[in-house]
Amino acid sequence: MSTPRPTEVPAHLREAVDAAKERVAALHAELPRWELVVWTAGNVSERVRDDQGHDLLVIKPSGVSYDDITPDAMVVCDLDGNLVEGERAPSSDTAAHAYVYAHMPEVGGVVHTHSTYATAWAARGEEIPCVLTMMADEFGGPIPVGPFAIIGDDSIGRGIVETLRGSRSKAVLMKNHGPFTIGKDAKSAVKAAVLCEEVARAVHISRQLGEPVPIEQQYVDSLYDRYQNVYGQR
Ligand SMILES: O=C(CO)[C@@H](O)[C@@H](O)COP(=O)(O)O
Repeated sequence: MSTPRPTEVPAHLREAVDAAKERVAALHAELPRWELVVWTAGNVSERVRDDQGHDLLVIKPSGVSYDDITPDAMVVCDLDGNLVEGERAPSSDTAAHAYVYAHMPEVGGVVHTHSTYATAWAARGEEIPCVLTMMADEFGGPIPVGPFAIIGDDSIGRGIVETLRGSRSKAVLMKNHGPFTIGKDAKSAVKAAVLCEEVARAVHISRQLGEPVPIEQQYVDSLYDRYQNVYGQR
């Protein structure tokens, strides 16, 4: 069955889209709060879909200050990046977000930032080694590097998918660009972006005084399993 290409939000998805707009608008405030962005250099999206093949994403409008991002300012696109609802042009990274959703059905949220320490690792094209229990917990191993890709088509999205498909990592450092993170929803993708920057900073600082010590794979696996399946309130 071909995927319907809605020219407007289907009535039965109205409530879900409006709820996603509320969440995604609020989550954009987390980017400056955790010092992951300067100016407007970051974006968050969340997927809204049904069992009839409708598959949409809610994302911020391009270049709009985080102070001005409200639920009503959010835009809705289909997975070809076509604007379905909204007054303004969608984020310039919409094609990347859409490609990830189209090729990774388990992903419900995508975040992109230029957070300083993670971007510094991306500038070297170097993965962040798994030397902290927080990395094992959240990323299940090292944070990998994705290929250099120019914004404007689906090459960034393709690089994200090629790198993360089959990986436990929720973050990828796109070479010479910066981090993209994924999650089951937008909030978990924002969390991954926050923790990605935190471990990028900690490992950077550690390496200034010596060589960080990798964690044995058996412990990476057990830490990841605990954190993903036991940690917190179940
Ligand atoms: O890195 C870039 C542009 O090169 C974008 O991610 C960043 O400027 C955010 O753009 P948007 O405001 O989301 O269009």
